[in-house]
Amino acid sequence: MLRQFHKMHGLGNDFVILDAREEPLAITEALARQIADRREGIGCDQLILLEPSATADLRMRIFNADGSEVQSCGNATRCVVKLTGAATIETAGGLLSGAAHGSEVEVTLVEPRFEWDAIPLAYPLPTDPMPMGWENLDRPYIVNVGNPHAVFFVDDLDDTDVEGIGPGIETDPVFPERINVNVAQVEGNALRLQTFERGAGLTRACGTGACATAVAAIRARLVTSPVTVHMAGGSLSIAWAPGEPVRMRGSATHVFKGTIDLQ
Ligand SMILES: N[C@@H](CCC[C@H](N)C(=O)O)C(=O)O
Repeated sequence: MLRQFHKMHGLGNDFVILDAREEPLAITEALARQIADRREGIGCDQLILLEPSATADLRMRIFNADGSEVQSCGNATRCVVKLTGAATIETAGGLLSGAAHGSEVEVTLVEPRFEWDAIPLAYPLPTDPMPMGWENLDRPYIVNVGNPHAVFFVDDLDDTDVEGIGPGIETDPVFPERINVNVAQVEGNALRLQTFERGAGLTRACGTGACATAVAAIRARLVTSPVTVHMAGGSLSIAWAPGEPVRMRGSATHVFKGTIDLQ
């Protein structure tokens, strides 16, 4: 069965986008893994499946490169707004909205959650910060922005082996649904960030990671909103105030479209 796909990226966090709004498509964990494989498939950090929605312009389903289906993806949301013109997007992590502004896209995610059972953690613990550490990373701020994030602030990001330490934190039993691991350095009213993504590893940028990190930094009074978050693939502007959803603005890039044979 031949299906058209789009290859897009948000700051180097790359996606294969399949549109199943008119012709249904079943994605298994194995198929998601195969499409995401950079040698045996098309290659991407996340596979995005678009479906019809009863409550929004479309429904967006997100599969990590390891095949796991997850709740939210900030960079993919900007790409889908740019590709389809959708103003509202239903996800497993909540209802999102977005609009293009010139070459950039602004997206409104959900209101961040901080309660232990909304992250979720395995048992009740403070999340602001969490009284735990892994190697030289200590006391993360835990935030759910549709998907779960741990945010560590360090003095020098270049001194931290995020890729080395990420897997152990991602899969720690205290996080029963695993977690995205963010390590950030405050630079004036901006943040430098590296994210080890749940189910995808180190990516060049993570939209929800930038949102969770900005929210944690604003709550901890390390920065004030809006804040620029610099990542390996580029920068995002994040705005948030307590009691409100978090807003993110940045680029979205179409790379090519093609056809894949899904046996
Ligand atoms: N790259 C994303 C987040 C994708 C999902 C994440 N790995 C998870 O498992 O929650 C983004 O831009 O937000």
